Amino acid sequence: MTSADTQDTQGVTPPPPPPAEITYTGQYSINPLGEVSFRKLCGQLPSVLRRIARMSWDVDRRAVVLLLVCQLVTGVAAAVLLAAMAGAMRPVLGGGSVADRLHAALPALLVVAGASALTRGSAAVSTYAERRITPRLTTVTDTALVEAVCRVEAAAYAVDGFADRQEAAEMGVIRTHVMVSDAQRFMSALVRMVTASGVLSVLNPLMLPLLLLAVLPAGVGAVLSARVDYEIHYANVADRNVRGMMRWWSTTPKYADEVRANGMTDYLLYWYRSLSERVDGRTLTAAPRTLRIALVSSVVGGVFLVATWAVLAWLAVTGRVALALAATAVVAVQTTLAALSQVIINGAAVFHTSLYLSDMQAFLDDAEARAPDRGEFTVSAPVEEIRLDEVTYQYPGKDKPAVDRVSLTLRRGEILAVVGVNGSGKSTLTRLITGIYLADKGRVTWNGSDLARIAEATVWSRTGLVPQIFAQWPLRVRENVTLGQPRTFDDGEVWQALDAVGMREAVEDLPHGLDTLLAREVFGGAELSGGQWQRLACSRALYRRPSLLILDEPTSQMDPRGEHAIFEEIKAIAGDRITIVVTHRLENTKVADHIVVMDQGRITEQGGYDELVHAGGTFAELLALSQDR
Ligand SMILES: Nc1ncnc2c1ncn2[C@@H]1O[C@H](COP(=O)(O)OP(=O)(O)OP(=O)(O)O)[C@@H](O)[C@H]1O
Repeated sequence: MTSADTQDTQGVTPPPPPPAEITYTGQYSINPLGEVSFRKLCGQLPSVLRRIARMSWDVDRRAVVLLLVCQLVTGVAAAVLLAAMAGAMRPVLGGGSVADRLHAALPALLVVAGASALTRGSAAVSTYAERRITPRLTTVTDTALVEAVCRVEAAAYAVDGFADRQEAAEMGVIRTHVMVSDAQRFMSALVRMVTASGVLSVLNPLMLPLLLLAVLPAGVGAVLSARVDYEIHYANVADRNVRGMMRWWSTTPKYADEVRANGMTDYLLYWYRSLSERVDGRTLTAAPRTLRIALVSSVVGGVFLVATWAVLAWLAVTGRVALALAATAVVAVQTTLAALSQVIINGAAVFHTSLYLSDMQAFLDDAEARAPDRGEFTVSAPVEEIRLDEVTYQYPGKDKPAVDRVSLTLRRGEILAVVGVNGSGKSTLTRLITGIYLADKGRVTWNGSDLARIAEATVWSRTGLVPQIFAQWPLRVRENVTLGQPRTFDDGEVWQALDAVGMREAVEDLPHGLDTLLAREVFGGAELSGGQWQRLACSRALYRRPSLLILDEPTSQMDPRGEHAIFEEIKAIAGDRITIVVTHRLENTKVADHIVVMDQGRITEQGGYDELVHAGGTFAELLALSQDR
């Protein structure tokens, strides 16, 4: 009896383990805020604004021009409003009857009303312009990120922290939703502030520095709070990344059976909650810090504001400024104060955005640096020979190579079978042959040209791959076969590929035949069985009529009829191409002209089926085990 059985009979089971602590280290785990001074970060504001303007300019020039005109109008309107206000105050606070005073102030009051209307109008037009820019900017940024990830060398995915930095970059995309409106509000508040404070300094030069002192603490506070928020965001990146993945795996209908029939729901929810609590825990530690920052900045700012009002009162009481000017100064102080607060709040938001944009840019730059740059050579058909000379490949962070000094020659018309225990390097070998990965050492050549110097797209236009884990694309049946690269204008070849894997009947039974959307989750969509999906994956590769056909465990989910049909087809079409079959079903290697057995990244045996059966090596041992049931 095992210890698990003992615990079970006594009704005692261990508690579920909490989610793993994710503490990745290395050059990418360093919070950039820890390295850069506060002043330097504030100094970045103009360049961030320039960058936002450039990005906006690229998506909608007219809207950007409209925004700039609105800023100008706002500034001029604010100055006119204050000047007219001063003009109106003189008669209002002067002598005569109320009617006479109002009458005298009327022209100036009309200008005040006009300037206010202009301010409101330009705010409305600004919002319109911003709403023209934001959706397109978000789409452009989002698409750039998706494209960058799709285009990197596949080897980048294995680099430590790549996915975490991608998650951090996603935040940059999210920030583009508010980026333009923050920048626009910041700019318009800045313009209003400059004009109002200009008027104020004309009225009395003492007022401005006092006012600045009143608002500056709030500014410092807002930027410090943004810094704390970013620190927390940074600390949570890895947990959020894993939580996002788990959310998808737990809720996608594809794994619903596994989750339910294995009683995983409670554990997954517990796991999800634990991870969320961990994220929340970090976020909550920030609350007292931000409270302290807010309290201190409010108290200091409040003291200076009281001083400002006191100075204004003193100036008016001692007759140093006329009452009319003092009244205008009250309005100017209010306007400047409101504009300054907006400058600070939106400046902090822009600053906050700049942190996420930097992450996004850093990721995009990194992805660009990792994009393939293999040269301009092309491969012409037919591919007569693929050669591997002492090829070695080691995954980042691994201490030994997955493929170790492998030499092999593949010729057109031949079928090669690759067998070996789990983790022996079979799939990695196929990735090296197709050029998905480039060899660390040694060379892979197609018709004598080194893969490292051939433009990858020309290679991949001649390959067809059925991977072990293949995608079940939420596309129509037709596109699931053609993968969006139709060979002809009609469906003749699509049906041919479906016939080859015995799928005609199943597709004809679908509600819309080739037009049926293969996504059960979508209204009107349909779902295939596991084996049918695998047949479809094989039909894709066959449809491409590739020079190199690679099938990695192509029939693991198929019934014997399907498996038989596929191997018959492989034999029938083998003459025109190089075919590689990776399989654990050793019986299937009978179709191969040549078999290689891999172990720990090396080829340990090779030859024909009969030769290997009688060689008494790993192949014979694995075959005997597969028959010993
Ligand atoms: N993306 C990856 N990142 C890091 N290591 C990897 C990656 N893919 C495979 N490996 C490692 O490389 C080695 C060879 O893996 P590979 O998938 O090539 O084996 P395989 O022979 O195809 O195994 P199987 O029969 O289980 O499919 C294994 O040790 C595996 O852990």
